[in-house]
Amino acid sequence: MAYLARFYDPQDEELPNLLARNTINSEGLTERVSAILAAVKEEGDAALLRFAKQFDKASLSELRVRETEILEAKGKISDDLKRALAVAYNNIFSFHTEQLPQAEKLSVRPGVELSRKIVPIQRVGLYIPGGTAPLFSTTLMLAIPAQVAHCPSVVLCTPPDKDGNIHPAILYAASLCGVKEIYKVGGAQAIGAMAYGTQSIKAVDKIFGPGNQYVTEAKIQVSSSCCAIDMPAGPSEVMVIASPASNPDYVASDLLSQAEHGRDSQAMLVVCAGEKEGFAFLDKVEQAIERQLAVLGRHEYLLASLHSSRAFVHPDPRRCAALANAYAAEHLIINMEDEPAEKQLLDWIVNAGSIFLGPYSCESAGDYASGTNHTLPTNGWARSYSGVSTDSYLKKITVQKLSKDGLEDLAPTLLTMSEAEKLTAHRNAVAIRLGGER
Ligand SMILES: NC(=O)c1ccc[n+]([C@@H]2O[C@H](COP(=O)([O-])OP(=O)(O)OC[C@H]3O[C@@H](n4cnc5c(N)ncnc54)[C@H](O)[C@@H]3O)[C@@H](O)[C@H]2O)c1
Ligand SMILES: N[C@H](CO)Cc1c[nH]c[nH+]1
Ligand SMILES: [Zn+2]
Repeated sequence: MAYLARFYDPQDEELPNLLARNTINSEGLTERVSAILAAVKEEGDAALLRFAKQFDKASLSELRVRETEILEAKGKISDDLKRALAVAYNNIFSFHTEQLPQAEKLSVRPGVELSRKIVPIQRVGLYIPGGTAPLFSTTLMLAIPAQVAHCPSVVLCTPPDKDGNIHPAILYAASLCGVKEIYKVGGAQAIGAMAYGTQSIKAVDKIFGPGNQYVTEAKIQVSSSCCAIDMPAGPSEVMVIASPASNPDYVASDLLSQAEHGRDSQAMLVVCAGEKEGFAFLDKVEQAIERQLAVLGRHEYLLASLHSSRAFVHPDPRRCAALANAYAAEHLIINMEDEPAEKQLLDWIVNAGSIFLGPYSCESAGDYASGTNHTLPTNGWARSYSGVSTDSYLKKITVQKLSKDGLEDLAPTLLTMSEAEKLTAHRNAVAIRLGGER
């Protein structure tokens, strides 16, 4: 049985169709999400409680997680998981600390001093997905950079299970990062709550975090009216560029590791080879997928997302890089078993959320613990957005101080430009300081 539809030498005009994302159930999505957001704006907490019942099957009496629940979480997870979280925490913390920018300072000419003041965003909202799996790793990915950036106020929303509880590992990871304000709210309604504010949840300045199509659509909608977002970080996707020398088991495992996220995940494979050799390698990958599926869970997600996954074969590595750039994958794995070829491909790649190089850089490493952030742009947004980093939590405010001499020196330029724009009040603000008109 072939899981991946295969294409040799795809032509440019076919690419929009062949590289299209796997959107499921997306008809009417915009309207459904805007109705949820409108209800949250209008009714506040009452709408959140109603949606928790409707979508999460949870009857809640209160939205905020109590401090005792956070403290008890520590006793509910294994020591092994605590140790693993500590390793992940340290690697993520180190790499995100390294990302802290330096404030620039420059005197462009005598008497004209310019600088940038770097400040943390004051109140940030973190969304942790919890629909098909409680993604406690995402808690580290979002809360550590907030901690490194010293954001003074951090709120976290995540969907409750049907008993009204949050997975203890999410609560434990949050407490490792000093996050105490946690609400049992998921989906588009959580995004509405953080954007507009409700009786219990104070509005935030920026929302971070991945989620399914409802969450992502809600983030896009609120970002056009009242609240900044990190980026559209929707259903997970991976593209692997391999060669016939690559290990087919490794390639299959990477494709499956993303396909298992949800029905709308997508796994794409590009084999850099001639048709015969490339298709023979694809046969080996298919056999590896078959073998691995037999021992994996989550078949309902794996099979659904494999259904819209594809494999391409092309002998020209430049064309393989062009396919990757056209797809702009959230994750791009370059595993050619040939370091110079991998390096060459890396040089040509301009669109990807995060790149994994060589046979041992499985995406799971970045998903959990190597230290890079796993909150990344999907659906082609890697053409223009970067993934979450420490920078995402910081603002840079420009500051300037001109002395009287500095203003005098710049005045002819300012007067000429303001006159040419016919903005006489602008001109006057310069002239008045130099003894000119009022
Ligand atoms: N891009 C990234 O950086 C990144 C990182 C991690 C995870 N992800 C993705 O995040 C997603 C997590 O999705 P999830 O579903 O498991 O969790 P989720 O928390 O994003 O969504 C669950 C919520 O969706 C809402 N919902 C479910 N069905 C609905 C319906 N019919 N109408 C309206 N709302 C509905 C409910 O409120 C529910 O609480 C996956 O697609 C995964 O691939 C992406
Ligand atoms: N691959 C996801 C980002 O698309 C992140 C994740 C969390 N847990 C496992 N994987
Ligand atoms: Zn993953």
